[in-house]
Amino acid sequence: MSKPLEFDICVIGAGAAGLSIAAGASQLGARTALIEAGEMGGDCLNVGCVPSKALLAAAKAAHSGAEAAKFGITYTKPEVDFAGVMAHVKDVIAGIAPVDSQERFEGLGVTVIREWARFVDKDRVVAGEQEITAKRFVIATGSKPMVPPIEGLADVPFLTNETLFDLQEQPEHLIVMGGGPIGCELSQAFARLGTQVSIVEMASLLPKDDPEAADVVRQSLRKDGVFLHEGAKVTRVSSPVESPFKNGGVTVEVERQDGATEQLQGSHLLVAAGRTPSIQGLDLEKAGVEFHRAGVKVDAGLRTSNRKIYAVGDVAGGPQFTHVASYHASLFIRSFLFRLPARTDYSALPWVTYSDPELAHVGLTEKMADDQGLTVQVLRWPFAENDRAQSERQTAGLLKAITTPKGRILGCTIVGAHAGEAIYPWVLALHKKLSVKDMVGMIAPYPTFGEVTKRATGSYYTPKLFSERTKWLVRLLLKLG
Ligand SMILES: Cc1cc2nc3c(=O)[nH]c(=O)nc-3n(C[C@H](O)[C@H](O)[C@H](O)COP(=O)(O)OP(=O)(O)OC[C@H]3O[C@@H](n4cnc5c(N)ncnc54)[C@H](O)[C@@H]3O)c2cc1C
Ligand SMILES: NC(=O)c1ccc[n+]([C@@H]2O[C@H](COP(=O)([O-])OP(=O)(O)OC[C@H]3O[C@@H](n4cnc5c(N)ncnc54)[C@H](O)[C@@H]3O)[C@@H](O)[C@H]2O)c1
Repeated sequence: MSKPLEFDICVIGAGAAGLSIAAGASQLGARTALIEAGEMGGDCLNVGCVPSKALLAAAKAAHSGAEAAKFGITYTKPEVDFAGVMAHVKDVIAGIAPVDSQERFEGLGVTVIREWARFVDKDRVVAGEQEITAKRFVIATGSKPMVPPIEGLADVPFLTNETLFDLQEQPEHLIVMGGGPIGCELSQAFARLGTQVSIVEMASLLPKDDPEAADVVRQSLRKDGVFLHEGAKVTRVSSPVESPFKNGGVTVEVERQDGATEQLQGSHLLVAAGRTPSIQGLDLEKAGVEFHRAGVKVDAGLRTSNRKIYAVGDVAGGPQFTHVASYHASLFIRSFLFRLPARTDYSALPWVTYSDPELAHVGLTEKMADDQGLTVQVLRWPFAENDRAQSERQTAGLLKAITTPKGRILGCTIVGAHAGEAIYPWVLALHKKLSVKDMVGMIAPYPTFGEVTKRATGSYYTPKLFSERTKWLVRLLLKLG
């Protein structure tokens, strides 16, 4: 073992969370080490957000011919060169990779160590043959696909987000276990590229989102030809004796909520059934760091049970998004480098599922408000009443905002074209604790999809504005001349 290296901050994991901390800390003059056992950039760049959105973009291109028919334009059926699509996905990753690269971080003054890290005691980490001490350690080791203990699953080949983007041959029939954001996004992408897709979801599609909004995504997936098995759980998986698929395929046994069972035959199985924290092999016990099934236990300041060690990003067991990883990084910098108070607050945390149409959310849903016993008002505006949506033939969707009776904004869900962009003013509204009256007076450019915000907030005042009382007042004023 070589002489220990000493740092102010030692970050384990070079994903979205670890990279943001290392970049910020080194530029602020802290001696920073960054340890990464796998690819620089972690899940988001290599097997998560970036490849999934690149695949969705290719799928959108494949689908554009079908969409064009609405405008009186006919394309011949698209030919999908699957290897070409996957080369595009890899090319997008390669285009972004330099920003997350070892060279860039070394250029920023970070000591990058490409080894597996583990704790040896409360103050020391070993990475390969190198011992490291630091004023603070940050666990930013992310998460991995959760593979449920389902009979037969370990004995058949299956895909996860870690292997899917390496496919070179297009699956004939992809069975997707899990109808969360990963399941929905990837199912739509493969369906539009010409694969037959079946989703098996034991609850309902996108169960964390507003059901009315999730239903718009459900209808769109159905239109794309995706077979949906909701309220159906995968209970057994096996290799079929005989199969119509050239790779041998897979048999998936499904149990419905009423107890009925069914067998599905597919060429490939994608497991998208949730995530598990990457804590194996870190020897957290030796560092006195407590953890549970969801991840490393942290307080509101992201400190673990060892006050010198923080946990950030997916491994911290909270919401699992790249923007949360960056938010955690900023809180760590604030807390350790500036000694300022830093507490996680997810009340204005947005998320977007990049299906077509997109589903974007921030704050409370109607159900969350109901569960909290809050009396709320629901403001809604359908995309069908938006002129831009009509012109572009993208009328599926709605905006649904949740306010207090006095108009304070508590949450918003938008499902529809460009919902991920249209949610921005609502994120600001939640962040700044705004009311409907703060938003309603703004002039919205016409015709934009974003006008749904203006119309929904306007609807809060409609009953008062066109009431008998207001009419009486207007008549009175008119009499004055
Ligand atoms: C298919 C998919 C699509 C997604 N799409 C989106 C999206 O559109 N938008 C969004 O906001 N989020 C999305 N996410 C979630 C997002 O990818 C994660 O929230 C984010 O990557 C978490 O970042 P992280 O830094 O916490 O962890 P990771 O990115 O997982 O990075 C952790 C790193 O730590 C390394 N590591 C682990 N253990 C050790 C060790 N002992 N020693 C050294 N290194 C170690 C790993 O190799 C890894 O590189 C998606 C996820 C998936 C799977
Ligand atoms: N656009 C985005 O921001 C985006 C995209 C993809 C992933 N992510 C992140 O990654 C996380 C993980 O995504 P995910 O979709 O894997 O997880 P998830 O936990 O959101 O969804 C998994 C789904 O699998 C179902 N399931 C589990 N076991 C099952 C079984 N045996 N049979 C049938 N269904 C089963 C669950 O009911 C659940 O709905 C997300 O929560 C999100 O934080 C974000």
